[in-house]
This record gives sequence, C-alpha cells and structure tokens, in this order.
Amino acid sequence: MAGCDCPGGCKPDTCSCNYDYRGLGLEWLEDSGFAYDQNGRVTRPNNIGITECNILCKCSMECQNRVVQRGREVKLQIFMTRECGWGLRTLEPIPKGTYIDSYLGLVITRAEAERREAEYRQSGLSYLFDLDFFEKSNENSMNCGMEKTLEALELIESPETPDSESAETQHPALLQKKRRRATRFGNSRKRRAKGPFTTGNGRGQRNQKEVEALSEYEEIGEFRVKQEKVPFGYEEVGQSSRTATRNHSVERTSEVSAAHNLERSTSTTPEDYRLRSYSLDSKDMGNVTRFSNHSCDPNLDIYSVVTGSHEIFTLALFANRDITAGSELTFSYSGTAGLERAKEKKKQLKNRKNKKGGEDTELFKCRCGTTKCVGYYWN
Ligand SMILES: C[S@@+](CC[C@H](N)C(=O)[O-])C[C@H]1O[C@@H](n2cnc3c(N)ncnc32)[C@H](O)[C@@H]1O
Repeated sequence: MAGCDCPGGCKPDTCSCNYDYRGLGLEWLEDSGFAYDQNGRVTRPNNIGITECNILCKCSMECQNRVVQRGREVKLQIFMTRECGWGLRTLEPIPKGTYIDSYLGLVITRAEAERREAEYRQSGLSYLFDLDFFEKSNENSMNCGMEKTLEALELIESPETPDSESAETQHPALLQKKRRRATRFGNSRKRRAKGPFTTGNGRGQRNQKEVEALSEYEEIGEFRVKQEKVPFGYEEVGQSSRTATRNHSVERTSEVSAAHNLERSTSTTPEDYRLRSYSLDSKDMGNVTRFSNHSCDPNLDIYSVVTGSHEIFTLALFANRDITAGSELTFSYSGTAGLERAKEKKKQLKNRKNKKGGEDTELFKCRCGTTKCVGYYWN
C-alpha cells in the first residue's frame, strides 16, 4: 500500500493515487479527473475500479479523492415491500452520482459461499455477494473497462521488475494482471494441500490439530482476523497470503474469514481460479444495504472501490440517476453486465423445470415489477 504526498493538495493530474487512464490511451474514458467531482459524485462508469487516497496519504479527509471512506450521508429507511420482503428506501431526494453506502458482510471463501448458498436455498433468502469484479473483468467481454485497462497497463509494466512492489504495481488492475501473467507463464508455486483442513501461512504448513489449537482471533494492526478452517486447502509456498478487511465501526463487519492459503495463489485450472475467489455474506453481519433488493432497472450501481489495502475492495453503491424521496433503492444482483447471464439462467432454469418440477425457477423469480423485468434474477 502506498500513499501520496501532493504539495498543496491532491490534483488529478499529479496525484499518484489517481491513475491517469487518459495517459494510457484509453479514449473511451474521456475524463482523466478524479473518479468524483467537486460535490463527491461519481463521474466514471462502474466497470473500472476506483482507488481513493488512503491512510498513508498526506491529504485530509476533505480531499476530492475520498468519498466512500467518509461514510454514508443519505437518510435511509428499512421498510416492508409488497413483493420482496424487507427493502431499503431513501427519505430524501438523491442526486445522480451520490454515494449511498457500501455492501458489507463477512468475507468468506467461494467454497464456503457455495456451502451456505445451498443452505439459504431452503429459506429463499440469500445475502451472498461474490467478490468477483476482477474475475468477471477477465472472462466477460462486456466488462471492457478493466480489460482495456489491463491491456494498457501491460504496455507500461517494466519487464525487468515484474515483482517490484512500487505504487504502480500495487494497483488492483496490475495485481490482477501479475496473477494472470504468472498463470500464463506457468510459474505457479501453489500445490494442493494434503487434507481438507490444512492451512498454510506461506512459510510452512499446519496440520488439522495445529489449526484447531490456534487462537480464534488474531489482532493484526487495525485488522481483526478470524482463522477459519476451509473446506478446500491449498498451500502457497513462499508467500504470505493473509487477507483482512477494515474494522470500520460497530455497524460494520469486524470479522474476517482468513483463508490464508487460498489468497494470492496463482491459478492453474479454472476450478483453482474459482475457488481462490471470495464472497461476502451479510446474513449475520452487515449494514442497511443488506436489505436492498434486486431490480432489473436498478437506481443504484455497484463500484469496486479501494480505500486502503488492495487485498479486499469495497462494494460501494452509488445512485445511477436522480432519485426522489421515498423511492426504494435497488441494484442488480446480476451485475451491470449480468443481464445476459440472467437471461441465460432463465433458459437453463426453464429446461430444469421441465425435468424436475421447477423449484429453482420459482426461487429466482424476479418480483421487481419494473417494465424492464427479465423475469428472473441470478445472484
Ligand atoms: C439481500 S436480501 C434483500 C433483503 C430481503 N428482501 C429481506 O427481506 O431481508 C436478498 C433476498 O431478497 C429477496 N429479493 C430481493 N430482490 C428480489 C426480487 N427482485 N424478486 C424477488 N425476491 C427478491 C430474495 O429472497 C433474496 O434472496
């Protein structure tokens, strides 16, 4: 993690936290200013990550490049909707581009998320959110923003110093690219661990008994990290692979599932790649955003925002249009680029319905009631 030291305050052209995408030849992103305007409203599309100034920067909290970390300012209310259970609405008008709040929850491995998803199907209520922004950027051509950034960054990365930890190589796009490159050149040092409960800290491997003997929590600086047994074990040799999220406040998540050995492993197969991803679960820990329902015509968009460590990004919700007081606040569970996937899912579910009686079809039936409703959502 690196901080900026801008004399006289941060300026988009000189602040090292603001990567100048225009300089990389990305004509599609005309605005090379900060991600936020003077009023703190987001100006970029949400298919590209935002890096805010952080705790190591010399600028104050008033800096134009700090919005999400200042927290929620909009008055919200949880209410009972007609069709979708509890929902979230605004008590005041919200101008387009305004930051609403961030989707918070317990960080768990993808494998654990899959286990919980099966459980949540019984109740029909799920609070899981996949942290797959970079994963989807790689595999989904619709998410061209990050893909183009990756291509452009490839041009400036120095081949002599691929492992340098400079500010530039700490950029999430580059971190991801480094991982991709490691995969491409087959220099992965990951190998499958011996047992299902084995964890590794990068310097050695712990057996199941040792894992059970570990204290439940570790205090690591400002982070509170919970060690968890993970159903799938991978050992990463030679790299520390700890992950954590900020303990923001009582309302915010204070626990983190640290599946040490899944983090930073370089993928060898699509299955490895999938399993090393993370998800958020806000069922037991989270904030008001956990009550935000899905809509096929949402008034909020989700942005991946880095406010500190690049290990875990924040899922920040911004208004994608002017919103009137009293309106329900919704986002697309399928992602901005996910409508096609939702339609595809609809087809698959219909086929399954013909074979099995259609329980799943009902489970993901969308009740957003908008004119753009595609009938089903997929989360
Ligand atoms: C993150 S929670 C949202 C809050 C939830 N409505 C509640 O009462 O706690 C997601 C769950 O809300 C319901 N839901 C959200 N959007 C929906 C929609 N468009 N159609 C049907 N159900 C929806 C589903 O049960 C889904 O699993």
